This record gives sequence, C-alpha cells and structure tokens, in this order.
Amino acid sequence: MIDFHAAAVEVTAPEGRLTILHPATLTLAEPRISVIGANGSGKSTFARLLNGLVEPTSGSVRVQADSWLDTVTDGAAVRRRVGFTFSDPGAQLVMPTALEDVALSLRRRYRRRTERDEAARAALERFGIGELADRSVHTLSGGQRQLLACASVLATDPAILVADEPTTLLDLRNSRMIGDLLMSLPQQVVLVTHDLDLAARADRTLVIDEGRVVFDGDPAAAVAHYRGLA
Ligand SMILES: Nc1ncnc2c1ncn2[C@@H]1O[C@H](COP(=O)(O)OP(=O)(O)OP(=O)(O)O)[C@@H](O)[C@H]1O
Repeated sequence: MIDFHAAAVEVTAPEGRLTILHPATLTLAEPRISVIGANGSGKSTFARLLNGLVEPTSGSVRVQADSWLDTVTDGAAVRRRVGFTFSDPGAQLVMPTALEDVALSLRRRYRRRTERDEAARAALERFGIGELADRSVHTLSGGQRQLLACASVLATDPAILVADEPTTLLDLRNSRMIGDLLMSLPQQVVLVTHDLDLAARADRTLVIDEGRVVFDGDPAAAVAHYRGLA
C-alpha cells in the first residue's frame, strides 16, 4: 500500500523553478497498478517517489510494508522494501558476472557465500537465465540484462516492486515473459510502461500528462483517455 499526500516535485531549471509533478493525493492499494503517459510527462518522477529516489519537495509519500514508512525520513528502510527496476538495466548492474550481481543484492539476507550463490543461482533459474550465471554482464544482450536486473531485485523479495519501463528493450517473447511475471508476482507491482496492452492488464491505471495525474481508474478507460490526449 502506498499513500501520496499532496506530494509534489519542483526542480530548479535554467528557466527558473519548474513543477514536474503537481500535488497528488492518492492511495495505491491494488495489486497491479500501471502508469502511462507521453514522454516527459512525469511518469519516472512519479515512480521514483515511491522508493525515495526522488523526494517530494512538498507533501509526503509513505509506503506500508510492516508499518507505515516515510520515503524521506525512513529512506533506507523504504528502499529495502520497495524494489525498483530501471528502464536502462545498465544503471543497476554493477558486478562483473550475472551470478555475482544477484548475489550482491542478497548479501544482507545470506551471510555465507555458498548459501548466497546458491540462492542467486536459483533466482537466475526462475527467470530462465540460469545458463548466463557466469557470463560477464557486458556480454549480455539488452533483453538479457533486463531479465537479470529483474532477477536481482526480486531475489531480495521486496514488499512492493516498481518497474520503470521493464519491457522497452525486450523482444516479443521476453516482453510477454516479463509481463506475465509482473502480473503473477505475490508483491504489489507499480509498472510504468508505454506498452498499452501490458498497462491494460493492471487493476488500476494512472495517466500522467504534463506533471499531473489526469486519469485514475479502469485500465481500458485510462488507455482510451491517453489515446484521446495523443
Ligand atoms: N532534475 C530535473 N531537473 C530538471 N528537469 C527535470 C528533472 N527531472 C525530470 N525533469 C523533467 O521533468 C519532466 C518529467 O520527466 P520524467 O522522467 O518523469 O518523464 P517520463 O514521463 O518518465 O518520460 P519518458 O517516458 O520519456 O521516460 C521532463 O520534462 C524532464 O526533463
């Protein structure tokens, strides 16, 4: 569960103060929530507020894991419970091999190296990329990196997953695989996407336009609203 209370984001740009997200008050309780909108409308800003990667300049964003946590004052605890995958997986893959990358995200949970590597290998298998365990992340295709980034984040078993354009780099087969996976996870999922078919599979869809949530509700109606804007 996620709660926005008059949360807004302003930045300082050469042309002065800009509001990139106007105050939003909403509660996200549905298991699958999709966020759609044009390039530059504010979707990533909205998504990054959910785990404190972006802090609201006014208002607040709180997430409920075991208790309610504020994304600013409880930032580290929020980031342990809210997993985030970036549209560019290169931004989050930091270790030389696929296995080491997943193992890194498991270092808090498993102190012993052998247990950690075993759990990391199991996470890779779950995503159908077990055979890539010992490959250098630099030799992976864009789609394989995206799958690895998802495996690394989900291996930590976050309470909520925020996925920012997780299928952008993927071919049809892998987009379907990631889409099916996101729709079947036990965690709450907030998904930012330009894939309107995938967005429509959510329980609730937000449309963001010029920094405002301009539609919030039924996914099919949201997609129709977005098409109307375009
Ligand atoms: N730190 C910043 N300083 C100035 N402008 C910013 C900053 N962060 C974001 N913006 C601007 O805010 C707007 C919203 O950006 P955001 O990345 O949230 O859009 P988006 O909807 O995710 O776009 P896309 O679909 O292209 O990824 C854009 O115009 C962007 O240039």
